[in-house]
Amino acid sequence: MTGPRLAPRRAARHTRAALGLTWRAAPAGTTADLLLAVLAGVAPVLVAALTKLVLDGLTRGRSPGSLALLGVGLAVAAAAGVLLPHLRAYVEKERMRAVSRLVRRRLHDAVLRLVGLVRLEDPTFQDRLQAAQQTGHLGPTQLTGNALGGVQSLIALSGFLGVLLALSPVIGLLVLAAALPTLWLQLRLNRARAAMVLHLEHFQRRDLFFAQLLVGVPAAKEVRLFGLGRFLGDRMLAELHGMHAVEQRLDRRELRAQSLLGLLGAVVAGVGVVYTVAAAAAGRLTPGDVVIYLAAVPGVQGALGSLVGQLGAIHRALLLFDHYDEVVRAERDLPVPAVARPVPPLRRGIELCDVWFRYSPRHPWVLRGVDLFLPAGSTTALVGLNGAGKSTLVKLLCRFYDPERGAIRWDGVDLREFDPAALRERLGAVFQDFMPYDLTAAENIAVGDLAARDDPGRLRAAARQAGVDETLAALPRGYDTLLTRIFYEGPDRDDEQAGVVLSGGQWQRVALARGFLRADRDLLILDEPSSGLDAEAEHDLHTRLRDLRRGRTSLLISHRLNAVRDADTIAVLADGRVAEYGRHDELLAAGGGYARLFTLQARGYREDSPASV
Ligand SMILES: Nc1ncnc2c1ncn2[C@@H]1O[C@H](COP(=O)(O)OP(=O)(O)OP(=O)(O)O)[C@@H](O)[C@H]1O
Repeated sequence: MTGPRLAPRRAARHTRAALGLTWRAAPAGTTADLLLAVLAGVAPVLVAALTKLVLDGLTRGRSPGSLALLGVGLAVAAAAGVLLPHLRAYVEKERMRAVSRLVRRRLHDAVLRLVGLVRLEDPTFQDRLQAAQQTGHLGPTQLTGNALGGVQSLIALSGFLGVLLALSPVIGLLVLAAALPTLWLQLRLNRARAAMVLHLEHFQRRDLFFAQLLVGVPAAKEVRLFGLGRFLGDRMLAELHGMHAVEQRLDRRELRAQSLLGLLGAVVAGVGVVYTVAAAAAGRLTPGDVVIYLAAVPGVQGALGSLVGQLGAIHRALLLFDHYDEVVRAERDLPVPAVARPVPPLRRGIELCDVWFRYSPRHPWVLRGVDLFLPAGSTTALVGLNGAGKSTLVKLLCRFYDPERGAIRWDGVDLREFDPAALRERLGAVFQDFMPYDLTAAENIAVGDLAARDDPGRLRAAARQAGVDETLAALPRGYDTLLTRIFYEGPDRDDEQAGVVLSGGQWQRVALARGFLRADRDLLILDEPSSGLDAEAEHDLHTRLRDLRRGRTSLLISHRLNAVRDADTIAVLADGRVAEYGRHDELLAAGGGYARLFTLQARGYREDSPASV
């Protein structure tokens, strides 16, 4: 694994951005850390220098007063040397927390800027996003931490190197030269480590996926009933093995290289020791010189090693920062006009003109020239077989994607001319794959319109319309009951009643209540709103929806053709196009696909003929 390279200009940009982030997140902590780093760099050199002075003072008979002063200085410098790393570690952790909050917020803002779904469904982008989430804060923190550590090492290095060069320029230069291969190797290893992060991300995401299936509630029933435990566990372990194999290869490479370099350092140090002791024996050096020499060789090697490590870590931090940078700089996935047109209230209707769509060039066409008009103030029903593209059409209406060819027009204006957020403000929707949130019942309805969050009256009215008010009011804590058994809130840890699990149909009604909160919007989209409801509830719901839809623009999708028969118009989607269009009785009379499906379903309800669908 050779690893990615970072062009100098890009590295410089990342450095500025990462340092800027750190400064904005923790200005006081960063200043304090800089001061501490300088002190921490000076302390060991001071200890060595004072030790030499004390020793030489002792052998040369300096006054007890000045020796005592040197002793106090030595004690203070040594104490500082012990305390400063702990202080720095604390300041660094504080800074890391502040940076990670800021980075998380910026990543979150960047993801929210992706107004569509295209990029979120791209596995490569997901890998980057996960890597950015996990390591985004490490870039700035490590960069700053190592830069400050570098300052500390540089001060210590200059001090010790000055001493060494003064005593023996040859040994000084030898020690310095021995560090060069370490620097080169460290940079190579760092590149490989950074490449590994992205490489591992894919393994990690899949590992997490299998682990969650194994321990999570959503898949628990199927895992147990179908006996999937061993199968999923093996898949999870295979991912883990893959991940560990990659890590192990790099660790072994690192072990070989570090051992060789360690040996080289020891040989250089050994030569230095022999030389100094011989020189002292010959009277060319004092005992103090020997002591400072013995401190300086490991001091230089240690400081050089740290410096090299810090440079490497800075390099790695910059490479890691690349993931964060890519995500926060990601272009919008859908074009948003610089000056968007305001979205007017719908007067005439929404027109799909020759709409072609596929999820990506690698995917087949889903829609192949759909022409459809959704007149304002009336209900259009959309029916079709599984996979016909009904939900896809809904996603295009919400502008989660743009058509590849053709256009969707809102009172004649192409949806692409609007700000997607402004467009969505005018839409209400109940999705087929709605989201059950692990939040309270009230919050689960309020997500439909957060403005209603503090308005229990509106929430209850919506729940009443969806036929779920009584159920929610009867929960242990009424609307404040958590609709989950996975989380608890603070004091609820031991309360068995803290969270509840709703039935599928009850959840469906909660999702409907969200939709009812937005019932006053210009277009109401109902994608299979009654799936999961019992027959009585379904009948009741469709009666309510009929009343609600009256005079409003709505798009109703349902496989239960009895529920769509009274829509103002019905469009049948087949082979990526609108194959049939008209009122229920017109379509029945035409004797096409709709008539066939309706007859099949109707037969299913008659006792004398068994259902075939
Ligand atoms: N995010 C996606 N990426 C790639 N293909 C997708 C995606 N979503 C749906 N598809 C494909 O698009 C086609 C149409 O799916 P869609 O969900 O629109 O059908 P539908 O008519 O709503 O079906 P159903 O009645 O089963 O709900 C299917 O072949 C499906 O596999």
